[in-house]
Amino acid sequence: MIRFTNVSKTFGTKENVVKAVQDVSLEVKKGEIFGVIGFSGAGKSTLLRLVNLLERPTSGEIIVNDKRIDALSQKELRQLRSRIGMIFQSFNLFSSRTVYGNIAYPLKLAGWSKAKLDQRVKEMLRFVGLEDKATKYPESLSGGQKQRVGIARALATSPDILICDEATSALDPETTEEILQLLLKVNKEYNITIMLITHEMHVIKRVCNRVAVMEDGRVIEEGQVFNVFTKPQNETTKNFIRSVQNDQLSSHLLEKLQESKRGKLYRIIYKEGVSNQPILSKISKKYQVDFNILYGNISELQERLFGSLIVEFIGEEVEVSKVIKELEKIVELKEVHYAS
Ligand SMILES: Nc1ncnc2c1ncn2[C@@H]1O[C@H](COP(=O)(O)OP(=O)(O)OP(=O)(O)O)[C@@H](O)[C@H]1O
Repeated sequence: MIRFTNVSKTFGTKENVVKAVQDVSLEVKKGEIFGVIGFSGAGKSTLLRLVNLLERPTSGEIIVNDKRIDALSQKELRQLRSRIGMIFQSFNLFSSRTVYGNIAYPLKLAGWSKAKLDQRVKEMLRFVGLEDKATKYPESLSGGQKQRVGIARALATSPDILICDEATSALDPETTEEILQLLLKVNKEYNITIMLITHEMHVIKRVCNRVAVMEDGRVIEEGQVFNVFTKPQNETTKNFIRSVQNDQLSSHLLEKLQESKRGKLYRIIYKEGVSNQPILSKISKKYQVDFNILYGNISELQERLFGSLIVEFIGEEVEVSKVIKELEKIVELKEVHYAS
């Protein structure tokens, strides 16, 4: 659906070159929600803007809907752009037009008849839950409502692809969740392929099927969200994941546990399919070892359970070693050290 092959984009002059995107190859498949995450300046916006040729690549090839886009004529490019909806962090609504007028705008440009246009705008208003706001102007709407209008406008011409430039970054957590749910609905009900960029890992975790991590213009890691979360390869990726897991014990608690000298600490990382089994209580009955659960974070990711526990193992060293051997057969185990 969207394929980048060795794509680079540089800005600036010979003396002052900015390599915004460097040798990126990736594919966004039809029907998926693909996320690109990276810190500010990583090149995400530039990458996204290459999809609809708001930026032209310096080198490499970009295929969208089976067509090499930089070779398109102006007319073909206009047609292609009508197949790609775009939403923005700052909404980019026309302040002088009503909600209805904003959504109708791309349909007017495309020459829709008044009756067909009216029907489509009303359908879009219903889809995003803003039927009662048709005559309002953007200034009277909340951030979440403005983004709903942005989504309705982007979808009005029935595109195949929706590209989202930090669409939830200006919103509070609750409104972010509402907009993410709406994006899931867009993907499911209209079967629209979504490519989004964000600097927030919880956005990736909540809606994406696959993710690419960008740094200094390059894709440094890419894969199924579940795999990237459970086996991150790169330090930057690990940092992003930590930002949503928040699974470190405080140094104060570590000190207290060290003082008590009761046992050893382990992080138990659940593998797929074992999280709902009473592993610890079964093992505790079999061996003379007690478990003190200090932290637990098991959540759902792409319909699979994922997460970890931090557990203090209390018992004789011989028994604890037996427990470790047995546990290692079913979960991943990492010792947590007291000194931080
Ligand atoms: N039109 C431009 N002219 C010159 N440099 C640019 C231009 N657009 C982007 N850049 C530079 O390219 C690099 C990548 O920018 P880009 O906006 O793609 O990153 P980003 O990951 O989206 O960051 P942010 O989230 O802060 O927008 C940055 O160094 C930026 O300053």
